[in-house]
Amino acid sequence: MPSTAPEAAGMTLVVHVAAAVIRGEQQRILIARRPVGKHQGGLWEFPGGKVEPGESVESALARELLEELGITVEAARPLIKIRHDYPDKSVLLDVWEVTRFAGHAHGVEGQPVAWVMPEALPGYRFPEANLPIINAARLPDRYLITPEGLTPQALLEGLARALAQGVRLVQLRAPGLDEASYRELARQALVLCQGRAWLMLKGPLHWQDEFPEAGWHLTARQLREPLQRRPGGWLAASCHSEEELRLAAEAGVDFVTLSPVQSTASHPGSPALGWEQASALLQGCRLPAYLLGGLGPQMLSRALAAGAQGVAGIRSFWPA
Ligand SMILES: Nc1nc2c([nH]c(=O)n2[C@H]2C[C@H](O)[C@@H](COP(=O)(O)OP(=O)(O)OP(=O)(O)O)O2)c(=O)[nH]1
Ligand SMILES: [Mg+2]
Repeated sequence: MPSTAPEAAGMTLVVHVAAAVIRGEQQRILIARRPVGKHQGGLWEFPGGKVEPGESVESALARELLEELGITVEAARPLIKIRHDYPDKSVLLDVWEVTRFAGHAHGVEGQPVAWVMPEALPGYRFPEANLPIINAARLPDRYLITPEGLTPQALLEGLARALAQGVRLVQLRAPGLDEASYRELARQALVLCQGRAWLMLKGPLHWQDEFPEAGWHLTARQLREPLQRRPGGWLAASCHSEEELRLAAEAGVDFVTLSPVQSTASHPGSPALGWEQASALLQGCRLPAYLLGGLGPQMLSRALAAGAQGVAGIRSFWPA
């Protein structure tokens, strides 16, 4: 889509910026240091620059990466879009993940560059708008939610198979279990996931102290309760509307699920958002968001094109 950068949004001029999360060996990501004296100078950034009038974001990305790093983009996909107002400037950071490139990446303009492990990104100082980009770069594109109606044993066996297949983010959902059984299951699941995948638990917030290594997935109702963010694991939330996405952003959660995109057997009563509305909601959302509801891994590219982090799924993601 041709851009009209800077584009007029009401009275504010929004500078459209194409930026890249470039993946290299061992999943390392390339970051560069912004020259002192430029806007946000001295801070680390994901390389990129302004989209010129009439230019597509993809062309701008390719041009900027050639100019700044001397590389040719061979494959890229949308990762996240962030609209941010600095006191002196408003930007739309249109971030793409570059999965393949040719050439040796180096600071063409003399800027320092570094290949860093995704886990190390939070240790670098980036501009204020970048936190959701860092989260998006660390998170996978699939989010497995465990199916209900299984015994704890069957859940653990399925989880072990899913991990063997490379699943890296799992929500332990077992609404049929009593509290004590769920907590016992959570302890065992955490052992299985250790060093291989992030496990997101559900339940009352005061349980969190019992599971310091776990992430927490809030219900939409919990988003409306007072919340104290603890350091450590991921914090996520289930959202179904613009209002819930806003509450999630205000609560400082790291990522969300947005559902239901399509109606499903697991939630037959909930009216589906449909793709059009889901995409519109994602446009206004600056957090990494997994689309959920009747979607399988085959819907991944459609979800990415709609602006999502990826796809979350229950049955379609559960190993046979
Ligand atoms: N490239 C990049 N820009 C970012 C990031 N985070 C962030 O807030 N920005 C802001 C800083 C700038 O105001 C704007 C990007 O502009 P830029 O200075 O890179 O643009 P450019 O490469 O076209 O530079 P120039 O030729 O205009 O000097 O977006 C980021 O991670 N990467
Ligand atoms: Mg630049």
